[in-house]
Amino acid sequence: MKLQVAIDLLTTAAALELAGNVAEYVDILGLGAPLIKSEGLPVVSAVKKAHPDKLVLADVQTMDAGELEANLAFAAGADLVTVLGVADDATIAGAIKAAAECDKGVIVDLIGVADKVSRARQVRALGAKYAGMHAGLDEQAQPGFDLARLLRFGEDAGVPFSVAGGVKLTTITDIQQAGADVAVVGGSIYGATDPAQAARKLRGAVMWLPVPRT
Ligand SMILES: O=C(CO)[C@H](O)[C@H](O)COP(=O)(O)O
Repeated sequence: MKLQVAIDLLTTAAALELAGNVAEYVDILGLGAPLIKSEGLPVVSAVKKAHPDKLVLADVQTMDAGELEANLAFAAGADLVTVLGVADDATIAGAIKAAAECDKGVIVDLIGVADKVSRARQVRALGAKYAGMHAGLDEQAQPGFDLARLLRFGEDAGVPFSVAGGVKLTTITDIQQAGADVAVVGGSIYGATDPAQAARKLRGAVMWLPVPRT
């Protein structure tokens, strides 16, 4: 399972500092929608330039004009982009076409999708690299939020999937055992007193877990 840090900070300087501190422990540097809205796509170029050996994900959460937006992010240096699962199939297919032309990838983020299992299968058939089982910050804050439910959707879908939504050291075992391909961790790393140590512990937990169920 790959480990992705979600850099939901607001300045390029802060993003570069965090990436510099945690890159050795993660596989994917994810640049959050708030960061890209604040700094624009040059933040993608800056992080990729500083970490050419890492996968850089532009979490642009595209909702329309999939091919155009994906091409913009790829041209800036992104290896992966996100498109929303609630978008039209044509939007998702457009982003996937752009990715295929430059050997990059699209994650379809299923935030806000009611039937995540069916949609995950549909977007995989369209060519998505992963289906993103994602509970957003607002959903996490609601009473009764249940990460286990999100994991069951991933297991039931039977397609490659990532998991995002308040992932932390105490839940990363469950995520790996559910068979996720990527665990996305935001606040538990960037909000930690020592982000490098938090990332190192998460990396250690992932390394030492048993192989996921088949
Ligand atoms: O996409 C996001 C919010 O929409 C976050 O990046 C994602 O939820 C991971 O962050 P956290 O671990 O803090 O939930």
